Amino acid sequence: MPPKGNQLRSNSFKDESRPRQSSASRNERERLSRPRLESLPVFNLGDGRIIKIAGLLCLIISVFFLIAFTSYIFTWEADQSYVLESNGGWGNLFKTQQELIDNGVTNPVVQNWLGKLGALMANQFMFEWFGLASYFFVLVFFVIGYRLLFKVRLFSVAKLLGYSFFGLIFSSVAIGYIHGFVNNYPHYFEGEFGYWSTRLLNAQIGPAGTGCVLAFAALTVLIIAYNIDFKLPERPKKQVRGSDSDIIEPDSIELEDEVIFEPVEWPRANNRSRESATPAPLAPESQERLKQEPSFRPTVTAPLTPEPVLTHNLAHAAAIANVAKVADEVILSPEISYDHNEDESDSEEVSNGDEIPLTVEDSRPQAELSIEKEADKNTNELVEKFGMYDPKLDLSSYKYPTLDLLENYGTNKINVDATELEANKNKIVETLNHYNIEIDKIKATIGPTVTLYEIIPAPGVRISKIKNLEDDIALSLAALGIRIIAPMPGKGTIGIEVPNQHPEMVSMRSVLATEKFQNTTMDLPIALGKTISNEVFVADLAKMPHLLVAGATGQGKSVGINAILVSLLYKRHPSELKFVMVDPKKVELTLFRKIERHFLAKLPDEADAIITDTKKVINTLNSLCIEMDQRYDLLKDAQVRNLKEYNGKFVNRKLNPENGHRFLPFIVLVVDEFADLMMTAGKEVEMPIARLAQLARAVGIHLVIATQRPSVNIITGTIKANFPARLAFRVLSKIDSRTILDAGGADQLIGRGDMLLATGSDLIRIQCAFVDTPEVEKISDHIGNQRGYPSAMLLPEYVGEGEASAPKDFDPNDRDPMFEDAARLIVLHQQGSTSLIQRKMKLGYNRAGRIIDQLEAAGIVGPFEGSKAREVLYPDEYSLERHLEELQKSSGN
Ligand SMILES: Nc1ncnc2c1ncn2[C@@H]1O[C@H](COP(=O)(O)OP(=O)(O)OP(=O)(O)O)[C@@H](O)[C@H]1O
Repeated sequence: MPPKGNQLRSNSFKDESRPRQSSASRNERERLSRPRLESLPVFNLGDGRIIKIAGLLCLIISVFFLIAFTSYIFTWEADQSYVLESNGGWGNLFKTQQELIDNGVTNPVVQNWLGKLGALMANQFMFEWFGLASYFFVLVFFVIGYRLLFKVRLFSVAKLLGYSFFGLIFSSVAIGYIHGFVNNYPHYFEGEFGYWSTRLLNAQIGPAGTGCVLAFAALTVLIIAYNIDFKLPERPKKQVRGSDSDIIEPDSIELEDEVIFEPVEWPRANNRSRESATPAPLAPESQERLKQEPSFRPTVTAPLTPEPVLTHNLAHAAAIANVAKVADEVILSPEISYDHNEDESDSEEVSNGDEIPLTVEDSRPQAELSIEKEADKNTNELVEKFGMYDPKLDLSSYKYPTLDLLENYGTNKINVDATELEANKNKIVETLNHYNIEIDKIKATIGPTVTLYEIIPAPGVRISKIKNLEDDIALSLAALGIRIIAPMPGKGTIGIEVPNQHPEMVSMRSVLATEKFQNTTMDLPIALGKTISNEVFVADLAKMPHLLVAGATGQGKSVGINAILVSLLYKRHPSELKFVMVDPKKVELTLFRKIERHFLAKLPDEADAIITDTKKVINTLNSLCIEMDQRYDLLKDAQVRNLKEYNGKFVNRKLNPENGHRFLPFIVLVVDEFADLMMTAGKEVEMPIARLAQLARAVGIHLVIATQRPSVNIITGTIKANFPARLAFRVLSKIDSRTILDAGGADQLIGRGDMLLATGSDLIRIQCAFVDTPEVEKISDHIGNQRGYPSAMLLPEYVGEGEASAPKDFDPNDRDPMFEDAARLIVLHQQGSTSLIQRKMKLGYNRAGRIIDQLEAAGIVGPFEGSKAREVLYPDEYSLERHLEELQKSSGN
């Protein structure tokens, strides 16, 4: 017999008696035998083609039967003489007309729509076998064919076969039984099978007995299939109240008892029924779907009813919770595990069962969807009419700074030669050997300023022993700035960072020119420099979300801040980003003065956008807190959680500017010398900074705070707790390093832009990108020389405690036309807020602000109270009207 398919590779073909061959010769033999195997026509059932052909065949058979059987009903009499067994039967299929006539066939031209084969086939099935019940074959072939061809399961095949078999026998016998009472219908109704079976049964148990047997069979199948209920006529029963005050129909309570008798086939259905508590009228389509599973009905009715879905009442919530609970239990129920052992019919029950909670899930969002659609319609119309809101449109001709404004320092090549590496390696190994520490392996990674030597110590060496040798290794290498990382996080090694003899300067240009920065999708990308493995390091300030920078004087802090600012200027449009700059040293950030009308934000009556005066810093910080609160109000009103979602909605014109909504740019507060502020203003500065650091992240306000003196009275616990991202340049003591990073290391840096970035648990050593003052100047000029906004972005007004007492001068003749209406509105709502005037009277922020100032001057509202609404000084409209009359009179005079 020729070998077939996979059998060739099976072990049975191995000749165990023969000595084992070497694997090489075995491979050779397999190689030689392979082409022969592949040339065999292997029909793999899993391939899918055979299945499709089989499916198609089944469908065709089904259609063939349908046409042949149906035709037979109309043509059986005409074809009778052709198909009769006595006239030749199936043997007539290939006979000529003459032969047929010779055989006694009176009508040799067959009338069946499917010709001779159709006539013979239909006669066989309907007359000789099962009569009209033969249509079950049509159904079976159709379902199987459909499933194989389209891979869609109409019914469970196993169930279908079972029920069809029963239907075939039962229908045939039942029709035969009826034939006993009604004589005038043809024999093909019940077929030979039905006819003889009935006669046999009648002879044994009489017609009444046969009727009982048939009734028993029918009811048995109905119970198996649908678990039908047998109920006596109901007595009127009282309604019972459920625990969650939902009305429970008595039926559902009875059902708890019923389920005990349910077949094991639907264990999950039983669970459901027991949990059911909130029946309600059933939606027609649901009824249709659930007809096959009457026992499920009480559970699913409540959530499927459309009405509670829309009203979202308590009962509905309880119903949903119930169903969710049931669904969970069903999934978790250990009872269902036996399903796997059964045929697919069970799994279908499972899937049917799952449909029910799914329907509930579907119905909930539907209600929301319709609301959304309504809102969407308006928005879509707006978007169609005006297009999406483009925040950049005001400065559409704005040109981003180009890379050629930056210098290319250094060679961008690393100057560490093999001898330096070898020498350092030998010194490390020698030093460690000197202290009896053996090394398995050593590996060097060369960075721009330092080279990392990673050591794998021999088994049994204590890590603390190596860590303690830090100074000794530094001494033997005769180098400053050695840092030992034991163990390296995420690696099973110990790292020793050794400064390079010729450190490479990392120019800002080389960092910004990389794909990593150019193609970044970060909101606020800051290119800090290069890591120890010479990779460009780009972080997202929006995710940090605030940055604390510390370092002793002259270690590269100002350059670092410039690098951060320059990165942001290269990536963001003036409409997307605003800086609030605080520079107590007065010289560090002055270069950015030129970009005031593009990128800076300031207090309304400030002349200079870069704040140098401590008093003004306090006002600015408090003003930022007000801006933050206002932004939160806007976010709340827009029902979004962060700035990105808010701006997304605004751009899609889902938020109405007339209701005070506006595009919100990111705001980055940069403080260059925080220690100075803390020394002069202390708590007054610390509190708003801490508030901003705690809350401002979601509304797009981020802080970059730098200090020379990282002592605990400057970087207090409150501040530290809210700045997870900290950047340390070289500091002078270990204590300072601990204050800023919560770990040592910053004291061992080598300065000149060598820094450690702590982001939560990670500590990354980075060589800061260098950007010199002339470059910053060029960038500022490039931006400043372009068309900008009329002024810097104006922050909300904040009046300090001392300044608040004196009311502003108010010219009664220069009142806003809406002044009186605004006064009435404020008194009616008893809420002195600018945003109320803005929203209700549909005014812009500035005009509303002016009106509120006028109201304050007219003594209608109290002074500004930070983020709180102003006090309203008139309790009712009557007293207000009298006051307004007086005002009018006095202005008339
Ligand atoms: N990333 C860098 N690469 C190379 N050299 C740098 C780098 N950063 C700083 N330097 C060098 O260090 C000097 C001092 O840097 P910088 O002015 O930023 O220090 P600082 O910490 O801001 O000092 P201060 O606090 O006194 O203002 C620079 O003039 C420059 O020569």
